[in-house]
Amino acid sequence: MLTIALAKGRTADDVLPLWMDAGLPKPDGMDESRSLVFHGGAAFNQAEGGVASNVVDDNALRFLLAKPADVPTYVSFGVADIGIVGEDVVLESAREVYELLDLKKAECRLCVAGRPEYKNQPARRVATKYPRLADQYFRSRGEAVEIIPLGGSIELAAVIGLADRIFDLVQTGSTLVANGLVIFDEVIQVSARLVANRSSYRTKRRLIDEISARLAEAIR
Ligand SMILES: Nc1ncnc2c1ncn2[C@@H]1O[C@H](COP(=O)(O)OP(=O)(O)OP(=O)(O)O)[C@@H](O)[C@H]1O
Ligand SMILES: O=P(O)(O)OC[C@H]1O[C@H](OP(=O)(O)OP(=O)(O)O)[C@H](O)[C@@H]1O
Repeated sequence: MLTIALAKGRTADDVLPLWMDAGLPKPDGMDESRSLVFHGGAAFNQAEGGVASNVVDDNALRFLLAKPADVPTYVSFGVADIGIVGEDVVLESAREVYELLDLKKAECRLCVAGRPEYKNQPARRVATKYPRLADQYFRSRGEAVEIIPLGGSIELAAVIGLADRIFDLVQTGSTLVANGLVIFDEVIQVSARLVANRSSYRTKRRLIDEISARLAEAIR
């Protein structure tokens, strides 16, 4: 059995079609259920000598539908062998996971933004869901700021003047535009990643490599 921690929400919505394109087994009944653990209908059967065949192997995959920020925790503790989660979450987490593949889905950018009139003012207060990354970013620039951790709707903090900077994801830019905000700097490109627990990657390497190879093929 291989256990996969899948970041629910945008990441799962964007990556599951790729997962299916790759010919990998879909988590049974995920659409209709409030359950959080799902089994894949079939997985690869690893033939002797390491050549994967398509022989059906019921329930060989188990999916855990997790909050994005918790996926690195499940993987690093080894209760999930692999995980699918945004690079933003991997970097913000202090958990140790082994990154295997850029899935090129749920693509966006982590940016510093704010009201245009603050662009040439020194940064003082920064609202974000990424306190660790924001702290690293401003420290690396020698800017002493107060980080204000928030749970979401980060743009609001800039609109109402709680912060003069936000450190948040931008995809289309429409949330910034709708709130009269502009990008000051682009920090990193973000996309969904396939990650693994290091010890699982040693003990279940053939199956994990097969999944990774199929996903890589489907991306092209
Ligand atoms: N606007 C966006 N466009 C594309 N991908 C995004 C966007 N916003 C977030 N993501 C990606 O999706 C992930 C978050 O998905 P989602 O927005 O469904 O969860 P969330 O609501 O932020 O999580 P939580 O429920 O923990 O608050 C992020 O980690 C990032 O990798
Ligand atoms: O550039 P855009 O295409 O407008 O996307 C960016 C928005 O998407 C994310 O928010 P999300 O919808 O996940 O809500 P949240 O702020 O509550 O996390 C992100 O935090 C931005 O607010």
